[in-house]
Amino acid sequence: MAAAVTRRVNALRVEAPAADVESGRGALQEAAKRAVDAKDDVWVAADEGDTESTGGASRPLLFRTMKVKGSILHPYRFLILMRLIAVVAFFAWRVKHRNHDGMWLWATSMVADTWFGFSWILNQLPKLNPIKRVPDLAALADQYGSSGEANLPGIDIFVTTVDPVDEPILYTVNTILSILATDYPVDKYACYLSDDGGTLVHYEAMVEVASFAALWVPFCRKHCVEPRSPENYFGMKTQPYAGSMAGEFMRDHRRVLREYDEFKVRIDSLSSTIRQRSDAYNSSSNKEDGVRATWMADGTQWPGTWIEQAENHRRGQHAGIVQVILNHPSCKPQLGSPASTENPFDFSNIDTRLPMLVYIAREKRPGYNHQKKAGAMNVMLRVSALLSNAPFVVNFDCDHYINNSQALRAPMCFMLDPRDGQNTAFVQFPQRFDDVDPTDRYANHNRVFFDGTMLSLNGLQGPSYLGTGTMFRRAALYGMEPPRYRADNIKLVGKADEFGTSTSLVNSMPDAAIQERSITPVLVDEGLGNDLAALMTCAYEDGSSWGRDVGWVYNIATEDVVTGFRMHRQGWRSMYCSMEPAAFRGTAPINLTERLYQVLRWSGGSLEMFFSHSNAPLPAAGSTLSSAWRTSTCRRTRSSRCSSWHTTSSRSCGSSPSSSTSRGRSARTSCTSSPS
Ligand SMILES: O=c1ccn([C@@H]2O[C@H](COP(=O)(O)OP(=O)(O)O[C@H]3O[C@H](CO)[C@@H](O)[C@H](O)[C@H]3O)[C@@H](O)[C@H]2O)c(=O)[nH]1
Ligand SMILES: [Mn+2]
Repeated sequence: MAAAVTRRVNALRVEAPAADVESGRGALQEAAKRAVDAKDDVWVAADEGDTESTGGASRPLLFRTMKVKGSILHPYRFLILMRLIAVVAFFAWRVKHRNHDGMWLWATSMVADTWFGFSWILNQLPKLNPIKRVPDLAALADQYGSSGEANLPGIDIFVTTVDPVDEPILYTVNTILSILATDYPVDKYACYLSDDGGTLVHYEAMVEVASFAALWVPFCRKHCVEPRSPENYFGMKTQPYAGSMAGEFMRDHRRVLREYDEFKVRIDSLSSTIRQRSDAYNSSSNKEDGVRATWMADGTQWPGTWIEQAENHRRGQHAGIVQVILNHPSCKPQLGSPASTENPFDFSNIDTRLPMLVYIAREKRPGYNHQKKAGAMNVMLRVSALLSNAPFVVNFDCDHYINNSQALRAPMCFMLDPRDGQNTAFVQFPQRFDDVDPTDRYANHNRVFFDGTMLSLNGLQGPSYLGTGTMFRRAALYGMEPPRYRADNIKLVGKADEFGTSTSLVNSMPDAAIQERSITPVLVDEGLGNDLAALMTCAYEDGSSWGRDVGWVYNIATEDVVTGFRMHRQGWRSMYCSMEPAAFRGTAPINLTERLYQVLRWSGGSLEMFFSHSNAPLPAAGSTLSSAWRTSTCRRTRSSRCSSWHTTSSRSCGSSPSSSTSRGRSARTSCTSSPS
């Protein structure tokens, strides 16, 4: 097992001095042990044994389940019971003591109190049994470690962005760099950027990213850099060294930092470079029509939005674009070259391959409802099906980067676990944020929600999907039922209409469920180009089930939560996965206006959900939900993400009698340790 653990860490570093391997192995075993025995004052292991027997063969368990210690949980439950009795007694007293002078006042306050009481009960029920699940990365490495981890399943990573100014492009490039450099077999994943603005700036930034990644990624692998988003790495006050080549580190570090600064200057100047280039082309080309195009570096017109608005190239009016910036790598490691006069970096023992990187801007036409992020995600789901078709899909907003390079392995522990792995539709990570002021005055960290409510739901059918930092099973996104409820493997006969007119897409679906499939390099020839273009058109989804029973759900502000509900309704389960250091980190609104707008959008979406057919507790919502999950979800349809918001702006989005008492606690602790 120890060998496998070390192999995992050194997977990308082909050779390392024996002494370093030994010390690295020790540290890793220690870390793995800590993760597995993550006992503290609050949590105790709930499962026994290391293996699960299925069909005569025994397979190792890939995660550990922890529950709250009885000595904490029982008094907590008793307290809830006491409070329940007090609340009921209070109601009885109110009913008996009517205020006859002001009946309407009495009635109004009764209605309000009933609502709050109901909401409090819904809030408490799931919290009676919080569950934490700890991924066992060492066990995963043991099982999938041999033969160069070739057996780990493929992952398609989707990043969405819209505007290079509102969503600063520096964040987006760092997100992409953190993905390209992450520690997952490089021929087993692909990264897609969806640019809803269709601007040349984003495309050229990705070309710059691909060229800087040729340096950044081997550097990260050589020196085990964490985190692998350069802005955050270089921004750290101290950078503890975890690699085994300390002698070369300082020199490499200095050089990479210099290259990164130059890279940033190039990214910053992209808008003006593109403008200058386009002006030069526009004035030199003998144009009769007077159209002022936006020109790519290779002298062709950019098919997306133009700097100056022109027919068919306006914002919200352009053809679909797919550009494979880095093609899928071969499955054999390619070692870099030793240091030389032109190249000061010694990458001779380092695998320098980069994963696939694809730029997508879907077609935009006036008069269509493009369905914001959900629409963009659905286009990426279809386009990636023809390019890499990985069985798993990870979703990030452009301002969330991979903070822990093991982050893509952790959800695999849940997806591949012999117990209920195949019925798990998605694994949700908590959202962690940088740059929040130390007092967290706008409750951006949302601790009660991420470290209380989500752990509680984890004890039932699983947490809700929260929009970013989530790994999905592609089959679940296609609206398939979980294996435990579907008789044969994947039924496509007679379902083609649901997925639109593309036969290539429908034909790719059975493959999407095969975890062992390897991804191969693509050649975008005319045939494939036409197929891709068709999948990106605005009209593709007309008359199909996209946005309802297939893909991300439309017409609701909180498309993410509803998309998760649909899967739970079908009987899928989900898992909550938090790890240290945090798997992903992002940016949160740091001023009040933006934060209020965000909370308003979520609360609006939640109310909309409460009154829609997506409300899980309603009978229409299907029969595969556990009743406790229904109840808890019912509460969340009213206040999906606002629980910690109670603590600062009391009752702004659905509150409970306990909100005033939870205030002190949420401010003080991270709450993982105590059900609030
Ligand atoms: O037309 C659009 C609009 C938005 N986005 C992307 O969608 C993401 C989320 O949008 P944002 O406006 O940043 O919303 P937030 O409130 O920050 O996001 C939270 O809330 C959303 C609604 O519930 C979820 O979709 C997000 O994943 C979740 O992080 C960003 O990456 C955007 O680039 C698009 O791709 N196309
Ligand atoms: Mn955002």
